Amino acid sequence: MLDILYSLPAYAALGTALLISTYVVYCALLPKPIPGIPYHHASAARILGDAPAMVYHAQKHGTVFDWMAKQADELNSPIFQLFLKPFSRPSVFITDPREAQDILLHRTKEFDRSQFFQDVFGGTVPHCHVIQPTNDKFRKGRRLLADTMATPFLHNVAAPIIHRHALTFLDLWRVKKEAAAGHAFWVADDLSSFALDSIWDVAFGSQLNTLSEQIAFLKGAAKLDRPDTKYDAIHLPKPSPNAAADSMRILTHGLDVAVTSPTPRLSHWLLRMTPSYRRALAYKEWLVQGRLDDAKARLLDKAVSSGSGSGSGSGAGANDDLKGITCTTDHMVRRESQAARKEGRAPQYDSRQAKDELFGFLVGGYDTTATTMMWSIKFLADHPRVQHKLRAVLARRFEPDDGSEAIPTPDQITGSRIPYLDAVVEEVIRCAQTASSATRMTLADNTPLLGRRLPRGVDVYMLSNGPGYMTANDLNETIPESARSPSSRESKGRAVPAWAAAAGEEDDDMAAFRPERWLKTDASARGAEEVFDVRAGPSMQFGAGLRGCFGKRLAYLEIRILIVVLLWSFELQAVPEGLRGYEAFDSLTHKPKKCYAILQEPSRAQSM
Ligand code: HEM
Repeated sequence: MLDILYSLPAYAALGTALLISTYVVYCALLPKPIPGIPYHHASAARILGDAPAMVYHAQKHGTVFDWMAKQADELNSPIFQLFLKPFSRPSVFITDPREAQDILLHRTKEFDRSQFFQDVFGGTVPHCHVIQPTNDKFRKGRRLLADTMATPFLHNVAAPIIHRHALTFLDLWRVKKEAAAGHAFWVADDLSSFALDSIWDVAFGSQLNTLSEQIAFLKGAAKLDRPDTKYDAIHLPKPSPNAAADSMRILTHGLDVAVTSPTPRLSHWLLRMTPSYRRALAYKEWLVQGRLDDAKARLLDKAVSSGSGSGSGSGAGANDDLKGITCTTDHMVRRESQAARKEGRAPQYDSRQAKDELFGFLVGGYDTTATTMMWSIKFLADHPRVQHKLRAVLARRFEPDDGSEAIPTPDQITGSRIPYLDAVVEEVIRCAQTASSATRMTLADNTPLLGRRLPRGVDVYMLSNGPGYMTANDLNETIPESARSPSSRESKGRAVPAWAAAAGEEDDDMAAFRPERWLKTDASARGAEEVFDVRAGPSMQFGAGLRGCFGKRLAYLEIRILIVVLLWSFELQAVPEGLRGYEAFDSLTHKPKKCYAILQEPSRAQSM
């Protein structure tokens, strides 16, 4: 018997069985393409799929979303699949603006919040509506924040706050301009600080002071070393962040870790185990609780003594409803008080969800807006024509009669219709590419998409940085009408049109920064008025529909205020060649690698 066991045929049989089982396991681990959707065949033959190619690109260039958009050209299709995560379903990508709009606006029963969002935000704000499918928990979260994006709150509460921080930002830049003496200096962190101080104040009604601490630090700094040549940037020192800002930095960095990892949940879990993260989390918890307590003490006592907050006729958005409201936390507390009375239950002001909603508001609105503002500085500096034209328009609108040069007030900025300002803001947002896609997950098997069928649970990325948005639309034009969804076909006539060529040009250079693309002449108005046309062409930086960006209106407000006060106070000069360029790196957002400024006094005479 033993002889048989140790014989050659037995070894051969064992070896063959081992080989076959290894091969079976190997095949089982290989990516499983969704039938009918183009993909790289070489990637399907690798357990790691497309991940090595993507990681290679990311290491070489720092970006991934441009690589994704390039795959549309390589596979010559407006729909394709990539195998990004080992042992997982492929992700599907589409480039067509019209079909993307259709999914986001009309096909909400077939597509919902994606796995991608859960991967990125799940570790940081697990109870925030951001990661929920469109369910009761989502609706409850949204209700808590309701009204913070309504005009009364934005104009009467948020705008003065942002304007105040914008003035402090100008103070910082005045100090830096003096210290830089004509040299370029790094500005990305200043814009981050402005965005953080502003959103913190809007969210919590308290001061983070990162800008003012920098001003004090720079004023007290020893003599600075100037660079040898005018081609180099000056290094301006900055203080270490205060404890609150530092905890924010650590927690928001967690989102970058998740978004850039092929195993986001594991990477974020490991990060959460580190002492620095735990300390930051504990500090944040303490801060948020403190702000909630403060809001309760101010609002609820008042509500009782004044008899308001009864929940009847809350008049969402009415000015009366803003009495005593200084920030988002206040709004949340009032909302919960009203909801609890109406539903006859005890209020849950400090629930896990309430805290995550507040923090989600903050993280959702901080890095995104900061990044867009970083790009705005670059676009404006590189396009002096746009800068001068906008400054002239602003001067005509806001210059006080007394000849003083008082900076426009928040009321003036929010209360004025200025088509060229709207066009510049819109073009900054379009070209910044801060968020290069919207994602949704299929809810059922056999979900139709551009003539193919998708299984349940597939993440669909709707890219907004490639064909139709920033490069020629040819690929999308190959889509037969019959392949589109019924709702897409139905809304054909109402869809946002493809970008048209500029006057005198044959093709539209969609990658070019050209605010005029958002303007049209309204022939019906007296004197054929120039108006802003938000539907001039495709741009999708905020997603769309029910699950589109919640904070879009706040983001517009912040960017608008910054651009007005900045151009009013400074001229942004072109920086030396070596400090220019549009190279970027992708983390949570798509950030510029080089972000410098050289400041000068604006010449209003020249602008006029
Ligand atoms: C330029 C700035 C911003 C950009 C580019 C941006 C971009 C986006 C995008 C692409 C989405 C996903 C949309 C979709 O899937 O359809 C999103 C969602 C979201 N954003 Fe923004 N955002 C910005 C500013 C803000 C601000 C200021 C806030 C809050 C104060 C905010 C809060 C949110 C929230 C809560 C969601 C999740 C919405 C949901 O799940 O239903 N964002 N944002």
